[in-house]
Order: sequence, then structure tokens, then C-alpha cells
Amino acid sequence: MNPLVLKGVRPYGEGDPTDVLVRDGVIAAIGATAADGAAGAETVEGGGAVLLPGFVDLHTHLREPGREDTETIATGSAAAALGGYTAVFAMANTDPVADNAVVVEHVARRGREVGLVDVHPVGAVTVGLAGERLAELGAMARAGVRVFSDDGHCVHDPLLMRRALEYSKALDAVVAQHAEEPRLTAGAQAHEGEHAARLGLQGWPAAAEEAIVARDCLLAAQVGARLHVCHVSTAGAADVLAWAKARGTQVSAEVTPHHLLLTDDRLATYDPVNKVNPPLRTARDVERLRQALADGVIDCVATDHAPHAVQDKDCEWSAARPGMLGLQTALPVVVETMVRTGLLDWRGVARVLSERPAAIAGLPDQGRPVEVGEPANLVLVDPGARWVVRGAELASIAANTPFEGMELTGRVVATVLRGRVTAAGGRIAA
Ligand SMILES: NC(=O)N[C@@H](CC(=O)O)C(=O)O
Repeated sequence: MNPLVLKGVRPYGEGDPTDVLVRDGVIAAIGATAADGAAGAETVEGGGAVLLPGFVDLHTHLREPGREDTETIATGSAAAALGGYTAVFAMANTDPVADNAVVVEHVARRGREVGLVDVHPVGAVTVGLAGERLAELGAMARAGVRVFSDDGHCVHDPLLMRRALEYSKALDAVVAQHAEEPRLTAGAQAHEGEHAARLGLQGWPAAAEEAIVARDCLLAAQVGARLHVCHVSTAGAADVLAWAKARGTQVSAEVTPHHLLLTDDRLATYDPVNKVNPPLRTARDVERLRQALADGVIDCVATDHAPHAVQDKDCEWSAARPGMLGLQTALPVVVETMVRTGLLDWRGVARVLSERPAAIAGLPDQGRPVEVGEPANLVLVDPGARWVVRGAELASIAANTPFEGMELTGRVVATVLRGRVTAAGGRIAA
């Protein structure tokens, strides 16, 4: 592999533009003379762009196997690379479910064949995501799984959740919980509040999330295991997390870009592109989630990238499936909600999009500092580029973005995986 020179880039957006030399997949030199003697090197013109560690998504639905009409590991990997990601965690709610070593090995192998991003399969906690008995966590751990989740479903039986935490502790893994008390959300269509009431939609109360977050924090503390909370969406859940962290519970949490930007006033459109699980909440929740992400109560941003077919979105609200695309819009939404608001600087962006998710999942070669000797998993960001989101132009097969037509700030210039350019100038590298 030829050396790579990133010319005129600003690590963490700090200082004057400089050059970065990448050789054999590692950052070999940083500075004005870094490119000297790198004959035959491939060059990326940075134009003063911000250089960060490559993003890590703990929560991606790649839909393969089973729903290759909406996304495949190849198209989802392309969306990830274009979005600045160097590693993604593929959720287990595929068909067949990734609840055994055969399916997780297939997903990992397919990810390696595509080669655009490290694809880490998430293993299901329970057989068939049915919430009745534990899946073969040990066999999946031997196949390399370090994150277990029934996402899309809550592991609502407290004894089963306790056992899952005990096993995952022994396996040095983490359980990522979709916090939704199902008895409180039966038939729910939208956040329980003024907008849902006006439209006559069955409500999804905040307490259904908060009760499970609180219960699971208590269980994790009891067992001494690590818990990760998926897609936190309410102010109350952030308060519970702050309390649990203050008392030393090993809990981490993610928030999605859409929950940082959108509110349930989107319900007025009656467009199911805005239907998602957990639902869009209130402006007060959005405000609290941003603050919690800024101060570390919420550790990271995860996309919950959830592609859906046209017939599952372009239909009446109650028949529509919940979920939104996220991989190619996460960065600009974080820029809009966290950077332009002054809540995070670029070191903070590196923390929430790369360092913390890599640490939570135990990835040794991702989320590393932009320093000589570190693996060259990198993303170059043009912080001021403005662009209009068009679902049809995204790399995913599905087009269900809630940001359709919105002008956002911040664009990925290039993504580098172990020293190889995977995406540049908005295109997948040959
Ligand atoms: N987040 C979503 O709205 N959808 C997810 C699963 C789920 O959490 O319901 C999906 O797989 O489509």
C-alpha cells in the first residue's frame, strides 16, 4: 500500500494547517516536513479541514440478512464511510436474527469482504429477540461479539436481564438495552403529549423509558456488570443516568442525532418519516439531552440508522415502521446541535463520535488520538460546508431521512481506514 499524505489539515481543528503522513496503516509523521521523502504517496488536499479519529457507530441497522431490499452490508458500509465512520456495530434484529455464532460470523465476514468500514456484529440477548430465554452468548463471544442487544425490543423480564448482565460480565461484554417497558407502550405511536393527543395517536410515555433505565442501572450495580443504554430520548432518563453514574454504576449511554435536533412538533406533518422508536420528544427533552451529552452524562452519539422500504414509510402513520436513516447525516446534525451552539469543541466531537463509543465496545484500534504511532483510522471534516440533504442521493437503498431538504453545516471530506482512503469528495474510493 502506498503512503498517504493528508495535506493542509488541522488535527482537532487546532492550530495552523499542517501535513500528516500515513504509512503502513499508521500515522508516521505530523508537521510541515511530514511529507518529505514520501515519494509516490497518494495525496488528499485538506484545505484546512478538521482531522479527527474515524467515527464509531454503536447502533446501526444494516438489514442483511433478510431485508436486502432496504440496505445491505455493502450499501450500509458505503453510507458509513461517506458519513466519516471507520467502525459500525450491526444490530441483531435481522432475519434470521443474529442470535447465534453462524449469523454473526456471516455478518462479520461480509463486512470484511466489503472492506469499507469495520463491521462488528451485535449479538442478540435472547433467542429470536423473543425475550424468553438467553441466546448462546458464550458461543457468540467466542466468535468475537462484545456487544449484546435485543434492540427493537426491550429485555423486559428483570430476571432475564440480570442473567444477561451476569453472563456479559463473565464474557467481558456489554449489554445494550432498548429501554422500553412494553406494558406501558402497547400500541404506542408517538410521544405521549399534546401533539399525540391532538392527533388521537396512542402515546409512548417518557416513564416507559425511564423506568427501565432506572431498573437496569440498579441491576448492573447489583451484578457489577457494564450496561449501555441505547437511544436515550427523555430528560428524565438523563437524570436517572446522572444519578447512577454519581453512585458509581458502570453505565454508558448514547443519544441519536434525531433526538438532538427534532421534536414531536414534527407530528403535525403526519409524515411517517418522523416515526421512530423511541419517539421524538419535546423541546425540553432535546435541551436536556444536548446538555447531558456535553457534560458526559450521555457518553456518545449513535445513529440508530434504520433503513425502511417505501411501502413501510409511505403509508398511514399507524402502519408505518419506526426508524430513520442516520449514517450520512450524523456529523452535520452534531455540528448544528452541539458545535454551532458552543456545547462541544472538536475534541468534544471526537469524544462523542469516536473515543467513547470505541471504549464502550472495547475496540483497541479505533477512537485513538490523532498522534504519531496511532492507527490511521481518521476522518477529515469541512466544518463550514453547507449542503442540502436529499434522501435519494444517500448511499443507502432506503431514503427515509427526516432531514430531507434541510440545509446542514459540516461535511466529510475524506475517511481513512487503516491508512486506506475509503471515501473522498462524497464518493466511495475505488
Ligand atoms: N429505532 C427504530 O425506530 N427502529 C429500529 C428498531 C426499533 O428500535 O424499533 C429498526 O430496526 O427499524
